[in-house]
Parts: sequence; structure tokens; C-alpha cells
Amino acid sequence: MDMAEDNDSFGICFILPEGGKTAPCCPHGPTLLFEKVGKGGETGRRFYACSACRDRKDCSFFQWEDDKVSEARLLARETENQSKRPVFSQQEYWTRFRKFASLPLDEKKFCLNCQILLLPGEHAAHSSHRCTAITTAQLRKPSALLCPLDNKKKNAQYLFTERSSHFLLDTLAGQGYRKVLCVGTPRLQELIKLRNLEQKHEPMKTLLLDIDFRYAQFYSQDEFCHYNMFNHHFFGGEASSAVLQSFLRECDGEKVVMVADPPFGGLVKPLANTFSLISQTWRKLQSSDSSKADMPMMWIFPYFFEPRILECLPSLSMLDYQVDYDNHPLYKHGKTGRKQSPVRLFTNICPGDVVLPREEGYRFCSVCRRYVSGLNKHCAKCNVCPSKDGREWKHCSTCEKCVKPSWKHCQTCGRCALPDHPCGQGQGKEGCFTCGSLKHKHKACPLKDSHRMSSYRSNAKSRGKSPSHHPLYKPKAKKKSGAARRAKKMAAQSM
Ligand SMILES: C[S@@+](CC[C@H](N)C(=O)[O-])C[C@H]1O[C@@H](n2cnc3c(N)ncnc32)[C@H](O)[C@@H]1O
Ligand SMILES: [Zn+2]
Ligand SMILES: [Zn+2]
Ligand SMILES: [Zn+2]
Ligand SMILES: [Zn+2]
Ligand SMILES: [Zn+2]
Ligand SMILES: [Zn+2]
Repeated sequence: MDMAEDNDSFGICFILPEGGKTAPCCPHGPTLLFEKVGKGGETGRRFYACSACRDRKDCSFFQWEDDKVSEARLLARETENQSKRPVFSQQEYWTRFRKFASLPLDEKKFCLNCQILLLPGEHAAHSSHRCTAITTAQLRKPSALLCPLDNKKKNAQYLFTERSSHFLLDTLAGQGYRKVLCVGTPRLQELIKLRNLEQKHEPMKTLLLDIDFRYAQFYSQDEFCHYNMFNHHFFGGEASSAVLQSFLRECDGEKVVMVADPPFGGLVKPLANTFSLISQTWRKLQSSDSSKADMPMMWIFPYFFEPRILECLPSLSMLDYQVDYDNHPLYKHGKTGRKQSPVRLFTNICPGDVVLPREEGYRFCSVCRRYVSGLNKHCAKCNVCPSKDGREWKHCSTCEKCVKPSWKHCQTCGRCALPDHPCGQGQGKEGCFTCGSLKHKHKACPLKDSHRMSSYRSNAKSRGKSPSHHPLYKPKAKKKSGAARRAKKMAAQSM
């Protein structure tokens, strides 16, 4: 980490759900349990908060773990949760879609204000809204039709460029996968369906799990589930989770792979927990010979979360491929954008099997047995291709490792750092790689279980007060950890 963390801050830890305890629900399904952690690492009071939203404006749920909640309050909560449900069930959406698809062209209308496909009887009710005609081709590309939800702290809908979505699809098809579980990847699902229509390749099946139920309008029950990937919650209940179960069953040798592209501000640990649960479900459904294997997956996330991700899911490894987005213009691949994309693929597919495009400068390192960025030169001393960010890193013989090109070895700190680093705070120790603090090691880090600390920074005064004084809702970001700071910057620089 290239950042020092201010040591007076408190962290918030995410606690994995314990068996037998049911968490209260917000409109986004079961909430997650968190714990405030003091500077000495001592733990504080636990509370439940929304799994999906990091901003109080999006979901204001808050409850101390030991709160006694009145019946009246529970009822009010349930009513609120109900009111946030989609108007139609997935089956109703599908019926509507089929009706819509059979309409003559001049009756096919989409309301831009309400973001819904309109059936003939509904045009009048939307007459004062902006409505647009829809072609069959548009109907097949919902991700281009729906306006991306760029709410940074909730949806952060960044859509793959053609380059990245085709790369993903070609790679997976080339590996023999015939079923792609798309977790938060609507554009990939769409591309798979378009490719099937061409009838040039063996058809692939796809199921989209996404919290954005606008996509429900375009798909059958077998193609879309309204889903929250931070708590593995199916809004459509058991019928919906059964859809996933049947998708994960590999009949006739149809291999399944999962591709997930969560919002970058999301917590790593709950996501890893969800992906493990999906993998477990998959494993139970397979014949005995694959009982030990993990479900093949690709998790798309910025490279600076690598330590966190590998800590949670050690079977993954990070590839050098830069994933880029249409509506994230600053982070384009290679030299075309102002900056290189920091987003990478984390996968348990053998890295050597994922061929990165030579025409984009990637090359195969025969020692590392994987494809790497053109500038990622193999270091004979470290015996790896060390670069994480696509730039050429250089070896520091004092630190005995390769470092970013902008770093210089500092005699005072006894390590490599940016030239303008806060000097002299480390006493020659490397400190914590989670938060960057030089005063403790990673194992003792109070922020270990959360990279959400940027929005959760607080002071002790908030303890015991009402929800409106809750630490979650008081973003008092001074200095963030490297990863949190960069994730925030990515979100802020978008659009
Ligand atoms: C970074 S975008 C990825 C889109 C992808 N690059 C594509 O082009 O298909 C994040 C996606 O995850 C979805 N999403 C956000 N929060 C979610 C949650 N809690 N559960 C499930 N999906 C979520 C968004 O609706 C969006 O589709
Ligand atoms: Zn919520
Ligand atoms: Zn409307
Ligand atoms: Zn190498
Ligand atoms: Zn080296
Ligand atoms: Zn050094
Ligand atoms: Zn120094």
C-alpha cells in the first residue's frame, strides 16, 4: 500500500452470518451485521445495516443488534419493504414482453421517464412522458436502451465496451463453457443471446442475476432473477432460487461458469461469501468426481483489491487483462483513454488458458505460464512478472522486490515509497497492507474486514445515539486506505 492511514479512525467490520440467527430485512433483503472496531482493535457494539446501499439516501435501515423492535415497527418495516417491490412478477413481465414483441412496429413504445415497455392500453397514462419507438434490434439490447444507473454508492452501472464483452465471451466459449451465470453483467448476457441468434456457434445458455429489475422486462423466468449479490438474496423467493439451482446443474456436459462484475464500492467479504455459496450449490449438484472442485468463475474488480480478494478466495488469481467500460471514459484500455483501466479479472480458471490478445500488446511469459501486459517484464530476481497496473515496475535490491516506477527507495523509512510520502513514520517496518498504516501489521488491522471505512469513518461520539447519528451515515473521510481511496476516485471520475 502506498498510503498511510490515519490511526485515530475507527473501522467497521462485517460479520459473517451465524447459523440460526436471522437478520432483519430492509427492502434489499436480509441486512448485514457490522461491528465497530476501536483503534486498539477492541470490538464495539454490533448493528445491522443495508447490504446493498452505502448511502443513507438509498436505504436508511439501521438497527443495533441488541435492539428490541416493537411489533408496530416491524409491521411498518414490512409494509415499507413490500412497497419497494417491483409492480409485476417475473412471470407477468415475461407475458408482457411476449405481447410487446408481437405488436406492430408503430405500437412498440418505451417510456423513457418510467423506463418501461408500454402495452397499447398504457400509452395514454404516459402521454405527458417522453416515449420513444422501439425496434426489434433495440429490444435485444436492453443495456443500450435503459439509462445506466450511475448512482455511485448503489448500482454503479458501468457497461462493458464491445472490446471487453467480446473478449469475455470468446474466452469462455473457447474454454468450452456452455452456460454463463451473469451476476451483475447484463451486457454479457445480451451478447450471448445475440450470438445465439447468429446460429454460427453452439448456443450458450445464460442467466442474469441483478438487482436492477428494469431488466426483468426483457427476459423469461429462466433468464433473469431479481437478486442481491451482497446477501445472496432472491427477491422472487424460493421459485427464483430454484431457477439458479436448475441453471447450475450441468446436464449433457454443459459446463457452467460465473462472471460477476459487482459495483466497485462493494464489500469484498460479503461478495466472496456469496460467490462461495453459489459455488457450494453448484458443487452439490455435480456428479461425485467434481466434488472437490470450485465452480469456475471470473470476478471483475479493480487490481488494488487483489490482496483482499485473494485473502477471501485463495483459489483465484488476477490476470493482467484490462476490462474497460463504455460509460467510464477515463478508464479506457491502453493509450486511447486518459488513464488505463484499473479493472482486472480474478479467476480460478488456469491463467495460462486465458489467452490475452497479442494485438493489444499482451504476451505469454513462459516462466509465469500466463499472459501479461506488454510492459510487465519478468523480473529474474523476484521470479514473477510483477506489475499490477500495466506499467513497467522496477526492482529495488534493498527491498528485494519490484515496485511501481514512481516509487523511490527512502533511507529513512527503509522501504520504497512515493517521493512525497509521509516520511519517517514507519521505523523501517512495512506496516499493514490492508489500510497502509505503518503502526500495525495486517493481522491487527481494525479495518481488516472492511474496505468500506471510507464511508464509515466516524468518531466515538456517535456511539449509542439514534440512527441519524450513526457512523454509517457520517462519512468523514480524511485519508482513506489505498484501495478505498482509489475505488472512490474511480466512481467520482466516471461519466
Ligand atoms: C459495474 S456494473 C457491471 C455491468 C457489466 N459491466 C455489464 O456491462 O454487463 C454493476 C452491475 O451490478 C448490478 N448491481 C449493483 N448492485 C447490485 C447488487 N447489490 N446485487 C446484484 N446486482 C447489483 C448493477 O445493476 C449492474 O448491472
Ligand atoms: Zn437496504
Ligand atoms: Zn411513463
Ligand atoms: Zn513472468
Ligand atoms: Zn523484482
Ligand atoms: Zn526499496
Ligand atoms: Zn520515508
